[in-house]
Amino acid sequence: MAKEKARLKPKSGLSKPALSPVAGKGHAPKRPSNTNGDDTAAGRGGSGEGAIVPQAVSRVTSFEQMTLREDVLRGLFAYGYERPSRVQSQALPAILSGRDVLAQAQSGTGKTSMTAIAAVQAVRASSSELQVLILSPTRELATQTHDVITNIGQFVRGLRSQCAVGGGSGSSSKKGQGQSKRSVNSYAGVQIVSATPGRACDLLARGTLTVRKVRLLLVDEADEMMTRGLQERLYDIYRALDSRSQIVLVSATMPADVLAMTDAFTTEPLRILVARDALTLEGIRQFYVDVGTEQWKLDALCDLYERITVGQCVVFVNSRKKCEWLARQLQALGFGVGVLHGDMVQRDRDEVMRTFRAGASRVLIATDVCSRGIDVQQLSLVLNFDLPRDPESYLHRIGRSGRFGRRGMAISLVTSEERAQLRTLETFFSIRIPAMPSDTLDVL
Ligand SMILES: Nc1ncnc2c1ncn2[C@@H]1O[C@H](COP(=O)(O)OP(=O)(O)OP(=O)(O)O)[C@@H](O)[C@H]1O
Repeated sequence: MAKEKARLKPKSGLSKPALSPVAGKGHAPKRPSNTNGDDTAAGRGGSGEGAIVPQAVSRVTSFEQMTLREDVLRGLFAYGYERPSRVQSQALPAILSGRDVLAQAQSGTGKTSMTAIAAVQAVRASSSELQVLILSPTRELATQTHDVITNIGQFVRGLRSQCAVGGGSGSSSKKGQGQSKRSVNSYAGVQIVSATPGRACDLLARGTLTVRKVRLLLVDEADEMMTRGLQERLYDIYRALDSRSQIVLVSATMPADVLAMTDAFTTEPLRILVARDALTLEGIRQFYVDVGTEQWKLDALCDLYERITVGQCVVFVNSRKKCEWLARQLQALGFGVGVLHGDMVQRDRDEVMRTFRAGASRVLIATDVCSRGIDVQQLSLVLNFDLPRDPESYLHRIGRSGRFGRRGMAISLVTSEERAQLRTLETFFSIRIPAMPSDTLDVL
């Protein structure tokens, strides 16, 4: 297996990556991880099945027992983190020891925060080189991670962290380009960068960002980053790294095909995986409302909207067009809503997130740009106006509520035709999603 991988590895670090799990990093191939059970935590191969034999992973149950610096510990405690969550207690010691790690855990259990802790700890304040790169699939998540780093690193003297996300209505817009130029020199002396892959590649190509001294690459929402349009960019960044740099991949979902790909990025990683039927959180109650046909969804939503009295809510739709349409309908009916989708200019996206996080707006209509990683603690209700296209997205969407042990609720509006899709979700996660009882919202 190792031989075959070496043979398939592109010869030079500069050659184009193969879009398969065979590309090597820098000038050295990654050794395949041990998939016969060593180091593997509970699970049946992540969201996939079968491949991984369950085995216990040791846990360090207090931050003080980890090899964290005093200034990092102070930051953690000041930020309100008293003890590590389960995934933190399993994965963080390995990350701190310099080992590659693949960590899967339920949504809202502290994975992103763990990457922030690891990033702050990894920095040598005496060096002004870029040492840690964190990649996230959306600008909002990259920004959020940067904010957590700033908080946790508040006592680390000389720490310089920066967020690198595209601007304007897309990377090709004039506005976006203008913003890029303005920020050209702002990465000098920065030790941690939290970026989207597109922006990171752009900065690398311009020579604004140099990653040769990066010792730690943290990839949040790793499965998303290894699929769709992001995969190639991730490879490009990865291949620019020094071959000795440490790689950490985290996500709540890890489909089997993506799990197989992680071998190309990691060397004998500690793999912490969760079986599919253990991925949904008990604290998030899930229901569906049978609306019959699509045209009744709006009425059903208005009815729910009037009854939501506590907390905040995200309404997910499947397209940008539908997002705008739904917001217009609700606004015309006098309901105040925020809107978030990927076609909006960055300034508007920032403003929408800012007001939503501050609690100034209670209902957000969003596409899946908001489904992963976004952490708003008062968000207690997720509404699927459209059912998501894949089971992983369902899990990420509902995980916007019920953060870190809080209670949450997820309600899906389904037409008669969509009932089969709902059943597929139930089978996939081994759960039952019952019809919503009439008094449900009162308990939110
Ligand atoms: N050890 C801790 N103690 C207290 N709160 C924590 C701790 N770790 C994380 N949190 C908080 O829990 C919430 C969820 O954390 P985080 O966003 O890191 O979860 P996640 O697993 O990355 O979620 P997702 O799967 O949605 O990306 C955040 O508000 C975070 O500040």
